[in-house]
Amino acid sequence: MECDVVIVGTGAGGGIAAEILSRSGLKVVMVEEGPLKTSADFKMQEKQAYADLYQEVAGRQTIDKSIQILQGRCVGGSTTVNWTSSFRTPERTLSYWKERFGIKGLSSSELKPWFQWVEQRLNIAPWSIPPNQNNQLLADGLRKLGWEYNVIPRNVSGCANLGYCGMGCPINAKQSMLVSCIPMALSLGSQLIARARAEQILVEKEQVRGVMLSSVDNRGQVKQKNVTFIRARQVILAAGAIGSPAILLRSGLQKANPLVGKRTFLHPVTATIGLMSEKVNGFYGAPQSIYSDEFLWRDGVTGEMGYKLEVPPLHPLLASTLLRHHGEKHFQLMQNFAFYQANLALLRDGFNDLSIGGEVKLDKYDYPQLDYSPNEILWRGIRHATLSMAEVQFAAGAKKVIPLHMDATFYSTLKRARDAIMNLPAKALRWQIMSAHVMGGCAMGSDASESVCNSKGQLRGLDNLSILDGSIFPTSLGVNPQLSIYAIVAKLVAQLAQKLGGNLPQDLKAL
Ligand SMILES: Cc1cc2nc3c(=O)[nH]c(=O)nc-3n(C[C@H](O)[C@H](O)[C@H](O)COP(=O)(O)OP(=O)(O)OC[C@H]3O[C@@H](n4cnc5c(N)ncnc54)[C@H](O)[C@@H]3O)c2cc1C
Repeated sequence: MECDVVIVGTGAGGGIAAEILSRSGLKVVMVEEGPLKTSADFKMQEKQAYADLYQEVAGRQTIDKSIQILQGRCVGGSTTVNWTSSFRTPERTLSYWKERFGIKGLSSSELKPWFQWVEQRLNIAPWSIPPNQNNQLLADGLRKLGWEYNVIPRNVSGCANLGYCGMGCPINAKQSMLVSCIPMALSLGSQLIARARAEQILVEKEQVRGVMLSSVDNRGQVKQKNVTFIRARQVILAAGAIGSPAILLRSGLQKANPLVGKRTFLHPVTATIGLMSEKVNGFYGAPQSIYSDEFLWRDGVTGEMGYKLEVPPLHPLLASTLLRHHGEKHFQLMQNFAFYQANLALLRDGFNDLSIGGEVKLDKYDYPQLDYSPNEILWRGIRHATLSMAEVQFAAGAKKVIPLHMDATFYSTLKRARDAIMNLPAKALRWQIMSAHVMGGCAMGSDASESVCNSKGQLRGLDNLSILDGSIFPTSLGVNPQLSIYAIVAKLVAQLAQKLGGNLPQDLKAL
Protein backbone atom coordinates (compact mmCIF):
# COMPACT_ATOMS: atom_id res chain seq x y z
CA MET A 1 0.00 0.00 0.00
CA GLU A 2 1.06 3.59 -0.50
CA CYS A 3 -0.17 6.81 1.09
CA ASP A 4 0.92 10.28 2.12
CA VAL A 5 0.78 9.52 5.84
CA VAL A 6 0.58 6.27 7.77
CA ILE A 7 -0.62 6.69 11.37
CA VAL A 8 0.17 3.89 13.79
CA GLY A 9 -2.41 3.70 16.59
CA THR A 10 -5.93 5.12 16.62
CA GLY A 11 -6.25 6.48 20.18
CA ALA A 12 -6.31 10.10 21.33
CA GLY A 13 -3.29 11.16 19.26
CA GLY A 14 -3.89 8.99 16.19
CA GLY A 15 -7.60 9.81 15.93
CA ILE A 16 -7.17 13.59 16.02
CA ALA A 17 -4.22 13.38 13.60
CA ALA A 18 -6.27 11.28 11.14
CA GLU A 19 -9.13 13.78 11.08
CA ILE A 20 -6.95 16.85 10.55
CA LEU A 21 -4.75 15.27 7.87
CA SER A 22 -7.76 13.85 5.99
CA ARG A 23 -9.55 17.19 6.11
CA SER A 24 -6.39 18.73 4.66
CA GLY A 25 -6.75 16.47 1.62
CA LEU A 26 -3.92 14.07 2.40
CA LYS A 27 -4.15 10.33 1.79
CA VAL A 28 -4.05 8.65 5.20
CA VAL A 29 -3.84 5.02 6.30
CA MET A 30 -4.52 4.24 9.98
CA VAL A 31 -3.01 1.08 11.43
CA GLU A 32 -4.38 -0.37 14.69
CA GLU A 33 -3.29 -3.54 16.48
CA GLY A 34 -6.61 -3.94 18.27
CA PRO A 35 -9.91 -5.01 16.72
CA LEU A 36 -12.69 -2.78 15.39
CA LYS A 37 -15.52 -3.09 17.91
CA THR A 38 -18.54 -0.82 17.97
CA SER A 39 -21.50 -0.02 20.23
CA ALA A 40 -23.23 -3.19 18.96
CA ASP A 41 -20.41 -5.18 20.64
CA PHE A 42 -20.43 -3.24 23.92
CA LYS A 43 -22.52 -5.27 26.39
CA MET A 44 -21.54 -3.63 29.69
CA GLN A 45 -19.81 -6.88 30.70
CA GLU A 46 -16.36 -6.69 32.25
CA LYS A 47 -15.29 -10.21 31.28
CA GLN A 48 -15.96 -9.47 27.63
CA ALA A 49 -14.78 -5.86 27.50
CA TYR A 50 -11.37 -6.41 29.08
CA ALA A 51 -10.54 -9.25 26.70
CA ASP A 52 -11.81 -7.41 23.62
CA LEU A 53 -10.72 -3.85 24.27
CA TYR A 54 -7.71 -3.72 26.63
CA GLN A 55 -3.98 -4.37 26.35
CA GLU A 56 -3.18 -7.78 27.84
CA VAL A 57 -6.82 -8.32 28.85
CA ALA A 58 -6.52 -5.40 31.32
CA GLY A 59 -3.80 -7.37 33.11
CA ARG A 60 -0.80 -5.34 31.91
CA GLN A 61 1.70 -4.81 34.73
CA THR A 62 5.13 -3.32 35.25
CA ILE A 63 8.04 -5.78 35.15
CA ASP A 64 8.11 -6.25 38.95
CA LYS A 65 4.27 -6.54 38.84
CA SER A 66 3.89 -3.77 41.41
CA ILE A 67 1.78 -1.48 39.20
CA GLN A 68 -1.32 -2.51 37.23
CA ILE A 69 -1.68 -0.64 33.93
CA LEU A 70 -4.92 -0.09 32.00
CA GLN A 71 -4.61 0.82 28.32
CA GLY A 72 -6.96 0.34 25.39
CA ARG A 73 -6.20 -2.03 22.49
CA CYS A 74 -8.93 -1.46 19.93
CA VAL A 75 -9.95 1.07 17.31
CA GLY A 76 -10.19 4.33 19.26
CA GLY A 77 -7.46 3.13 21.64
CA SER A 78 -7.83 4.13 25.27
CA THR A 79 -10.47 6.72 24.30
CA THR A 80 -12.91 3.88 23.55
CA VAL A 81 -12.68 2.70 27.16
CA ASN A 82 -11.80 5.82 29.10
CA TRP A 83 -13.95 7.49 31.73
CA THR A 84 -14.48 10.81 29.83
CA SER A 85 -12.85 13.25 32.29
CA SER A 86 -11.52 16.13 30.20
CA PHE A 87 -9.13 18.71 31.68
CA ARG A 88 -6.94 21.31 30.02
CA THR A 89 -3.21 20.97 30.75
CA PRO A 90 -2.44 23.00 33.90
CA GLU A 91 -0.67 26.31 33.30
CA ARG A 92 2.02 25.30 35.79
CA THR A 93 2.81 22.14 33.86
CA LEU A 94 3.17 23.97 30.54
CA SER A 95 5.33 26.69 32.12
CA TYR A 96 7.55 24.04 33.68
CA TRP A 97 7.96 22.35 30.28
CA LYS A 98 8.96 25.66 28.71
CA GLU A 99 11.44 26.60 31.44
CA ARG A 100 12.93 23.20 32.19
CA PHE A 101 12.84 21.50 28.75
CA GLY A 102 12.79 24.50 26.40
CA ILE A 103 9.52 23.44 24.79
CA LYS A 104 8.30 25.97 22.27
CA GLY A 105 4.83 26.89 21.03
CA LEU A 106 2.89 25.07 23.77
CA SER A 107 2.18 27.76 26.36
CA SER A 108 -1.34 28.10 27.81
CA SER A 109 -2.10 31.08 25.58
CA GLU A 110 -0.76 29.37 22.43
CA LEU A 111 -2.80 26.24 23.17
CA LYS A 112 -5.99 28.06 24.19
CA PRO A 113 -7.61 28.13 20.69
CA TRP A 114 -6.74 24.46 20.25
CA PHE A 115 -8.37 23.52 23.55
CA GLN A 116 -11.43 25.49 22.49
CA TRP A 117 -11.52 23.78 19.09
CA VAL A 118 -11.29 20.28 20.65
CA GLU A 119 -13.84 21.10 23.36
CA GLN A 120 -16.33 22.09 20.69
CA ARG A 121 -15.47 19.14 18.43
CA LEU A 122 -15.90 16.56 21.22
CA ASN A 123 -18.71 18.30 23.10
CA ILE A 124 -16.65 18.78 26.26
CA ALA A 125 -18.50 20.55 29.09
CA PRO A 126 -18.80 20.29 32.88
CA TRP A 127 -21.18 17.46 33.81
CA SER A 128 -24.51 19.15 34.49
CA ILE A 129 -26.35 16.16 36.01
CA PRO A 130 -26.00 15.52 39.78
CA PRO A 131 -23.03 13.26 40.53
CA ASN A 132 -23.57 9.60 41.39
CA GLN A 133 -23.28 8.69 45.06
CA ASN A 134 -19.63 7.64 44.75
CA ASN A 135 -18.71 11.15 43.50
CA GLN A 136 -21.23 12.89 45.77
CA LEU A 137 -19.56 11.40 48.86
CA LEU A 138 -16.19 12.70 47.67
CA ALA A 139 -17.76 16.17 47.35
CA ASP A 140 -19.43 15.84 50.78
CA GLY A 141 -16.17 14.95 52.51
CA LEU A 142 -14.22 17.71 50.77
CA ARG A 143 -16.89 20.30 51.62
CA LYS A 144 -16.92 19.29 55.31
CA LEU A 145 -13.14 19.63 55.47
CA GLY A 146 -13.20 22.98 53.65
CA TRP A 147 -11.02 21.56 50.86
CA GLU A 148 -11.51 22.81 47.31
CA TYR A 149 -13.41 20.78 44.73
CA ASN A 150 -15.11 21.21 41.40
CA VAL A 151 -17.18 19.49 38.69
CA ILE A 152 -15.38 17.50 35.97
CA PRO A 153 -15.93 18.37 32.28
CA ARG A 154 -16.81 15.31 30.15
CA ASN A 155 -16.75 14.54 26.40
CA VAL A 156 -20.27 13.16 26.02
CA SER A 157 -23.38 13.86 23.98
CA GLY A 158 -26.69 12.31 25.06
CA CYS A 159 -25.09 10.43 27.97
CA ALA A 160 -27.61 8.22 29.79
CA ASN A 161 -25.50 8.15 33.00
CA LEU A 162 -25.09 4.36 32.74
CA GLY A 163 -21.62 4.18 34.29
CA TYR A 164 -20.08 1.64 31.91
CA CYS A 165 -17.71 3.96 29.97
CA GLY A 166 -14.83 1.58 30.75
CA MET A 167 -16.53 -1.21 28.80
CA GLY A 168 -17.20 0.87 25.67
CA CYS A 169 -20.21 3.17 25.45
CA PRO A 170 -23.21 1.09 24.28
CA ILE A 171 -25.12 4.17 23.06
CA ASN A 172 -22.29 6.11 21.37
CA ALA A 173 -22.69 8.99 23.84
CA LYS A 174 -18.99 9.13 24.69
CA GLN A 175 -17.28 11.24 22.05
CA SER A 176 -14.30 8.91 21.76
CA MET A 177 -12.14 8.74 18.64
CA LEU A 178 -14.17 5.67 17.64
CA VAL A 179 -17.32 7.71 17.01
CA SER A 180 -15.89 11.14 16.13
CA CYS A 181 -12.56 11.68 14.36
CA ILE A 182 -12.03 8.18 12.92
CA PRO A 183 -15.43 8.07 11.11
CA MET A 184 -14.75 11.61 9.87
CA ALA A 185 -11.37 10.54 8.45
CA LEU A 186 -12.92 7.44 6.85
CA SER A 187 -15.70 9.48 5.27
CA LEU A 188 -13.00 11.57 3.57
CA GLY A 189 -11.36 8.54 1.98
CA SER A 190 -8.82 7.53 4.64
CA GLN A 191 -8.30 3.82 5.23
CA LEU A 192 -8.19 1.84 8.47
CA ILE A 193 -6.44 -1.49 8.95
CA ALA A 194 -7.38 -3.07 12.28
CA ARG A 195 -5.70 -6.10 13.88
CA ALA A 196 -2.39 -5.04 12.31
CA ARG A 197 0.64 -4.41 14.49
CA ALA A 198 3.38 -2.05 13.32
CA GLU A 199 6.56 -4.05 13.86
CA GLN A 200 9.24 -1.80 12.49
CA ILE A 201 9.90 1.39 10.64
CA LEU A 202 12.05 1.08 7.55
CA VAL A 203 14.73 3.76 7.15
CA GLU A 204 16.83 4.26 4.01
CA LYS A 205 19.26 7.12 3.38
CA GLU A 206 18.12 8.94 6.52
CA GLN A 207 14.52 8.95 5.35
CA VAL A 208 11.67 6.86 6.69
CA ARG A 209 10.15 4.78 3.88
CA GLY A 210 7.22 3.20 5.69
CA VAL A 211 6.08 0.63 8.25
CA MET A 212 6.18 -3.17 8.30
CA LEU A 213 3.01 -4.80 9.71
CA SER A 214 2.18 -8.15 11.28
CA SER A 215 -1.38 -9.45 11.42
CA VAL A 216 -2.78 -10.19 14.88
CA ASP A 217 -5.86 -12.02 16.12
CA ASN A 218 -8.67 -10.56 18.24
CA ARG A 219 -6.66 -11.20 21.42
CA GLY A 220 -3.55 -9.45 20.11
CA GLN A 221 -1.50 -12.58 19.33
CA VAL A 222 0.59 -12.38 16.16
CA LYS A 223 -0.89 -14.53 13.36
CA GLN A 224 1.58 -13.75 10.61
CA LYS A 225 4.74 -11.75 11.12
CA ASN A 226 5.80 -9.01 8.66
CA VAL A 227 2.83 -9.68 6.43
CA THR A 228 2.73 -6.38 4.55
CA PHE A 229 4.53 -3.07 4.13
CA ILE A 230 2.97 0.38 3.89
CA ARG A 231 5.02 2.92 2.01
CA ALA A 232 4.43 6.53 3.08
CA ARG A 233 5.90 10.01 2.73
CA GLN A 234 5.39 10.55 6.46
CA VAL A 235 5.06 8.15 9.36
CA ILE A 236 3.24 9.16 12.56
CA LEU A 237 3.62 7.04 15.67
CA ALA A 238 0.56 7.32 17.92
CA ALA A 239 0.72 3.88 19.52
CA GLY A 240 0.60 5.26 23.07
CA ALA A 241 3.36 5.71 25.60
CA ILE A 242 4.33 2.04 25.71
CA GLY A 243 3.57 1.21 22.07
CA SER A 244 5.40 4.12 20.37
CA PRO A 245 8.75 3.69 22.16
CA ALA A 246 8.48 -0.06 21.51
CA ILE A 247 8.28 0.48 17.73
CA LEU A 248 11.33 2.77 17.84
CA LEU A 249 13.21 0.14 19.88
CA ARG A 250 12.26 -2.66 17.47
CA SER A 251 13.49 -0.45 14.63
CA GLY A 252 16.87 0.09 16.29
CA LEU A 253 16.32 3.84 16.47
CA GLN A 254 17.49 4.08 20.07
CA LYS A 255 21.06 3.93 18.74
CA ALA A 256 20.72 7.53 17.57
CA ASN A 257 18.23 8.46 20.32
CA PRO A 258 19.37 6.75 23.53
CA LEU A 259 16.51 8.23 25.58
CA VAL A 260 13.83 6.29 23.68
CA GLY A 261 11.60 4.56 26.25
CA LYS A 262 13.13 6.38 29.22
CA ARG A 263 11.24 8.77 31.54
CA THR A 264 7.90 7.01 31.10
CA PHE A 265 5.35 8.39 33.55
CA LEU A 266 2.14 6.99 34.97
CA HIS A 267 0.32 9.30 37.37
CA PRO A 268 0.67 6.41 39.84
CA VAL A 269 -2.69 5.92 41.55
CA THR A 270 -3.52 4.62 44.98
CA ALA A 271 -6.97 4.33 46.52
CA THR A 272 -8.91 3.90 49.76
CA ILE A 273 -12.29 2.26 50.26
CA GLY A 274 -14.86 3.56 52.72
CA LEU A 275 -17.73 1.43 54.03
CA MET A 276 -20.85 3.61 54.04
CA SER A 277 -24.11 2.94 55.90
CA GLU A 278 -26.24 3.39 52.75
CA LYS A 279 -25.75 1.71 49.38
CA VAL A 280 -23.36 3.61 47.10
CA ASN A 281 -23.71 1.39 44.00
CA GLY A 282 -20.48 2.77 42.56
CA PHE A 283 -21.08 0.84 39.34
CA TYR A 284 -23.85 3.21 38.20
CA GLY A 285 -23.63 6.77 36.92
CA ALA A 286 -20.94 8.92 35.27
CA PRO A 287 -17.72 7.39 36.62
CA GLN A 288 -15.92 10.64 37.44
CA SER A 289 -17.69 13.96 37.96
CA ILE A 290 -16.02 15.56 41.02
CA TYR A 291 -12.31 16.31 41.60
CA SER A 292 -10.13 18.20 44.03
CA ASP A 293 -6.79 19.91 43.39
CA GLU A 294 -6.33 20.72 47.09
CA PHE A 295 -3.02 18.80 47.13
CA LEU A 296 -1.98 18.92 43.45
CA TRP A 297 0.74 21.54 44.00
CA ARG A 298 1.09 20.97 47.76
CA ASP A 299 4.86 21.54 47.76
CA GLY A 300 5.23 23.70 44.66
CA VAL A 301 5.80 22.34 41.15
CA THR A 302 9.10 20.57 41.80
CA GLY A 303 8.80 19.59 45.48
CA GLU A 304 7.15 16.52 46.99
CA MET A 305 4.73 14.78 44.64
CA GLY A 306 1.32 16.43 44.60
CA TYR A 307 -1.90 14.62 43.70
CA LYS A 308 -5.35 15.06 42.26
CA LEU A 309 -8.28 13.50 44.11
CA GLU A 310 -11.05 11.76 42.15
CA VAL A 311 -13.03 8.52 42.38
CA PRO A 312 -12.82 5.37 40.26
CA PRO A 313 -15.99 3.63 39.06
CA LEU A 314 -16.53 0.40 41.01
CA HIS A 315 -17.22 -2.70 38.95
CA PRO A 316 -16.90 -6.08 40.62
CA LEU A 317 -14.20 -7.70 38.51
CA LEU A 318 -11.77 -4.78 38.52
CA ALA A 319 -12.54 -3.93 42.15
CA SER A 320 -11.90 -7.50 43.24
CA THR A 321 -8.40 -7.38 41.76
CA LEU A 322 -7.74 -4.20 43.75
CA LEU A 323 -9.18 -5.46 47.03
CA ARG A 324 -6.81 -8.44 46.80
CA HIS A 325 -6.50 -11.24 49.35
CA HIS A 326 -7.92 -14.71 48.73
CA GLY A 327 -10.61 -17.16 49.78
CA GLU A 328 -12.66 -16.33 52.85
CA LYS A 329 -10.98 -12.96 53.45
CA HIS A 330 -11.63 -11.82 49.88
CA PHE A 331 -15.18 -13.17 50.03
CA GLN A 332 -15.82 -11.12 53.18
CA LEU A 333 -14.43 -7.99 51.55
CA MET A 334 -16.68 -8.40 48.50
CA GLN A 335 -19.83 -8.97 50.60
CA ASN A 336 -20.29 -5.23 51.15
CA PHE A 337 -19.42 -4.24 47.60
CA ALA A 338 -22.52 -2.10 47.00
CA PHE A 339 -21.80 -0.12 50.20
CA TYR A 340 -18.24 0.85 49.20
CA GLN A 341 -17.18 4.33 48.24
CA ALA A 342 -13.71 4.62 46.69
CA ASN A 343 -11.39 7.61 46.44
CA LEU A 344 -8.31 7.68 44.27
CA ALA A 345 -5.28 9.96 44.19
CA LEU A 346 -3.29 10.35 41.01
CA LEU A 347 0.24 11.50 41.71
CA ARG A 348 2.18 13.91 39.51
CA ASP A 349 5.40 12.08 38.54
CA GLY A 350 8.37 13.54 36.65
CA PHE A 351 8.54 17.05 38.12
CA ASN A 352 11.24 16.34 40.69
CA ASP A 353 14.80 15.09 39.98
CA LEU A 354 14.06 12.04 42.15
CA SER A 355 10.90 11.23 40.20
CA ILE A 356 12.48 9.69 37.11
CA GLY A 357 9.57 7.47 36.00
CA GLY A 358 10.13 4.13 34.29
CA GLU A 359 11.62 2.68 31.12
CA VAL A 360 10.00 0.81 28.22
CA LYS A 361 12.06 -2.26 27.28
CA LEU A 362 11.54 -5.19 24.92
CA ASP A 363 11.27 -8.77 26.14
CA LYS A 364 12.77 -11.72 24.27
CA TYR A 365 9.76 -11.76 21.92
CA ASP A 366 10.24 -8.03 21.14
CA TYR A 367 7.08 -7.30 23.13
CA PRO A 368 7.11 -4.11 25.26
CA GLN A 369 7.38 -4.12 29.03
CA LEU A 370 7.53 -1.23 31.46
CA ASP A 371 10.17 -1.19 34.16
CA TYR A 372 8.91 1.24 36.84
CA SER A 373 10.04 0.67 40.41
CA PRO A 374 8.32 2.72 43.11
CA ASN A 375 10.93 4.77 45.01
CA GLU A 376 11.07 6.82 48.22
CA ILE A 377 9.55 10.03 46.83
CA LEU A 378 6.64 8.07 45.38
CA TRP A 379 6.06 6.20 48.65
CA ARG A 380 6.00 9.50 50.56
CA GLY A 381 3.41 10.84 48.11
CA ILE A 382 1.34 7.67 48.35
CA ARG A 383 1.32 7.76 52.16
CA HIS A 384 0.34 11.45 52.20
CA ALA A 385 -2.42 10.86 49.63
CA THR A 386 -3.75 7.82 51.51
CA LEU A 387 -4.09 9.93 54.68
CA SER A 388 -5.99 12.65 52.78
CA MET A 389 -8.36 10.15 51.16
CA ALA A 390 -9.14 8.46 54.48
CA GLU A 391 -9.81 11.85 56.06
CA VAL A 392 -12.27 12.73 53.27
CA GLN A 393 -14.08 9.41 53.69
CA PHE A 394 -14.51 9.77 57.45
CA ALA A 395 -15.71 13.36 56.90
CA ALA A 396 -18.27 11.99 54.41
CA GLY A 397 -19.62 9.58 57.05
CA ALA A 398 -17.72 6.34 56.37
CA LYS A 399 -18.17 3.74 59.15
CA LYS A 400 -14.71 2.38 58.39
CA VAL A 401 -11.95 2.85 55.85
CA ILE A 402 -9.37 0.51 54.32
CA PRO A 403 -6.32 1.63 52.30
CA LEU A 404 -5.39 -0.68 49.42
CA HIS A 405 -2.46 -2.30 51.21
CA MET A 406 -2.00 -5.99 51.95
CA ASP A 407 -1.21 -5.29 55.62
CA ALA A 408 -4.15 -2.93 56.13
CA THR A 409 -7.51 -3.73 57.58
CA PHE A 410 -10.69 -1.69 57.99
CA TYR A 411 -10.12 1.12 60.53
CA SER A 412 -13.14 2.52 62.34
CA THR A 413 -11.79 5.93 63.38
CA LEU A 414 -9.64 8.50 61.65
CA LYS A 415 -7.10 8.28 64.45
CA ARG A 416 -6.74 4.50 64.02
CA ALA A 417 -6.51 4.89 60.26
CA ARG A 418 -3.89 7.63 60.55
CA ASP A 419 -1.72 5.65 63.00
CA ALA A 420 -1.88 2.59 60.75
CA ILE A 421 -1.24 4.48 57.49
CA MET A 422 1.85 6.14 58.99
CA ASN A 423 3.26 2.66 59.66
CA LEU A 424 2.23 0.65 56.60
CA PRO A 425 5.39 -0.77 54.97
CA ALA A 426 6.27 1.17 51.80
CA LYS A 427 6.81 -1.94 49.73
CA ALA A 428 6.11 -2.92 46.15
CA LEU A 429 3.38 -5.60 45.85
CA ARG A 430 2.03 -4.72 49.31
CA TRP A 431 0.78 -1.22 48.59
CA GLN A 432 -1.54 -1.33 45.59
CA ILE A 433 -0.58 1.02 42.75
CA MET A 434 -2.28 1.27 39.39
CA SER A 435 -2.43 3.59 36.41
CA ALA A 436 -4.54 4.31 33.33
CA HIS A 437 -2.40 7.30 32.26
CA VAL A 438 0.81 6.27 30.51
CA MET A 439 2.86 9.22 29.25
CA GLY A 440 6.43 10.01 28.16
CA GLY A 441 9.11 7.71 26.77
CA CYS A 442 9.66 9.86 23.64
CA ALA A 443 10.00 13.23 25.38
CA MET A 444 9.91 16.52 23.52
CA GLY A 445 12.54 19.14 24.29
CA SER A 446 15.03 21.56 22.83
CA ASP A 447 18.18 19.84 24.13
CA ALA A 448 19.11 16.77 22.10
CA SER A 449 20.80 15.19 25.12
CA GLU A 450 17.53 15.31 27.09
CA SER A 451 14.85 14.57 24.51
CA VAL A 452 13.80 12.17 21.78
CA CYS A 453 11.87 14.61 19.59
CA ASN A 454 11.65 18.36 19.13
CA SER A 455 8.72 20.58 20.17
CA LYS A 456 6.91 19.60 16.95
CA GLY A 457 7.01 15.90 17.79
CA GLN A 458 9.59 15.19 15.08
CA LEU A 459 12.06 12.43 15.93
CA ARG A 460 15.61 13.79 16.04
CA GLY A 461 17.52 12.90 12.91
CA LEU A 462 14.52 11.79 10.84
CA ASP A 463 12.48 14.57 9.24
CA ASN A 464 9.58 12.45 8.15
CA LEU A 465 8.90 10.57 11.39
CA SER A 466 6.63 12.25 13.95
CA ILE A 467 5.44 11.01 17.31
CA LEU A 468 2.02 12.39 18.16
CA ASP A 469 0.56 10.85 21.30
CA GLY A 470 0.99 10.91 25.08
CA SER A 471 4.55 9.61 24.76
CA ILE A 472 5.94 13.06 23.83
CA PHE A 473 5.18 14.58 27.24
CA PRO A 474 8.41 15.28 29.15
CA THR A 475 6.66 14.75 32.52
CA SER A 476 3.22 13.65 33.59
CA LEU A 477 0.53 16.38 33.63
CA GLY A 478 -1.29 16.52 36.95
CA VAL A 479 -4.61 16.04 35.13
CA ASN A 480 -6.21 13.15 33.23
CA PRO A 481 -4.41 13.27 29.86
CA GLN A 482 -6.88 12.93 26.99
CA LEU A 483 -7.65 16.63 26.39
CA SER A 484 -3.95 17.54 26.58
CA ILE A 485 -3.17 14.92 23.92
CA TYR A 486 -6.03 16.04 21.66
CA ALA A 487 -5.11 19.74 21.78
CA ILE A 488 -1.32 19.37 21.56
CA VAL A 489 -1.54 16.83 18.74
CA ALA A 490 -4.12 18.99 16.90
CA LYS A 491 -1.74 21.95 16.96
CA LEU A 492 1.31 19.91 15.90
CA VAL A 493 -0.46 17.94 13.18
CA ALA A 494 -1.94 21.11 11.66
CA GLN A 495 1.63 22.38 11.17
CA LEU A 496 2.61 19.01 9.74
CA ALA A 497 -0.34 18.99 7.29
CA GLN A 498 0.88 22.30 5.86
CA LYS A 499 4.46 21.07 5.67
CA LEU A 500 3.24 18.09 3.64
CA GLY A 501 1.43 20.39 1.19
CA GLY A 502 -2.03 19.73 2.59
CA ASN A 503 -4.77 22.35 2.46
CA LEU A 504 -5.67 23.03 6.09
CA PRO A 505 -9.44 23.63 6.49
CA GLN A 506 -10.57 27.17 7.30
CA ASP A 507 -11.66 26.52 10.92
CA LEU A 508 -8.15 25.24 11.74
CA LYS A 509 -6.28 27.79 9.66
CA ALA A 510 -7.97 30.52 11.67
CA LEU A 511 -6.58 29.24 15.01
C1 LIG B 1 -9.81 2.64 31.72
C2 LIG B 1 -9.24 3.98 31.35
C3 LIG B 1 -9.84 5.14 31.82
C4 LIG B 1 -9.32 6.38 31.46
N1 LIG B 1 -10.00 7.51 31.83
C5 LIG B 1 -9.57 8.72 31.39
C6 LIG B 1 -10.33 9.89 31.62
O1 LIG B 1 -11.41 9.84 32.20
N2 LIG B 1 -9.83 11.06 31.17
C7 LIG B 1 -8.63 11.16 30.51
O2 LIG B 1 -8.21 12.28 30.18
N3 LIG B 1 -7.91 10.06 30.27
C8 LIG B 1 -8.35 8.85 30.65
N4 LIG B 1 -7.66 7.73 30.34
C9 LIG B 1 -6.38 7.87 29.62
C10 LIG B 1 -6.51 8.35 28.17
O3 LIG B 1 -7.56 7.67 27.51
C11 LIG B 1 -5.17 8.10 27.49
O4 LIG B 1 -4.18 8.85 28.19
C12 LIG B 1 -5.14 8.50 26.04
O5 LIG B 1 -6.14 7.87 25.28
C13 LIG B 1 -3.77 8.13 25.46
O6 LIG B 1 -3.73 8.49 24.11
P1 LIG B 1 -2.59 7.92 23.16
O7 LIG B 1 -2.90 8.39 21.79
O8 LIG B 1 -1.27 8.25 23.76
O9 LIG B 1 -2.72 6.31 23.27
P2 LIG B 1 -3.99 5.35 23.20
O10 LIG B 1 -5.26 6.12 23.26
O11 LIG B 1 -3.77 4.31 24.23
O12 LIG B 1 -3.90 4.71 21.76
C14 LIG B 1 -2.82 3.93 21.34
C15 LIG B 1 -3.31 2.92 20.31
O13 LIG B 1 -2.20 2.36 19.63
C16 LIG B 1 -2.42 0.97 19.44
N5 LIG B 1 -1.10 0.34 19.27
C17 LIG B 1 -0.14 0.13 20.20
N6 LIG B 1 0.94 -0.45 19.64
C18 LIG B 1 0.65 -0.62 18.32
C19 LIG B 1 1.37 -1.16 17.22
N7 LIG B 1 2.62 -1.63 17.35
N8 LIG B 1 0.77 -1.19 16.01
C20 LIG B 1 -0.50 -0.73 15.83
N9 LIG B 1 -1.22 -0.19 16.86
C21 LIG B 1 -0.64 -0.12 18.08
C22 LIG B 1 -3.15 0.54 20.69
O14 LIG B 1 -3.86 -0.66 20.47
C23 LIG B 1 -4.06 1.74 20.93
O15 LIG B 1 -5.29 1.57 20.27
C24 LIG B 1 -8.15 6.47 30.66
C25 LIG B 1 -7.55 5.31 30.19
C26 LIG B 1 -8.10 4.07 30.51
C27 LIG B 1 -7.44 2.83 29.97
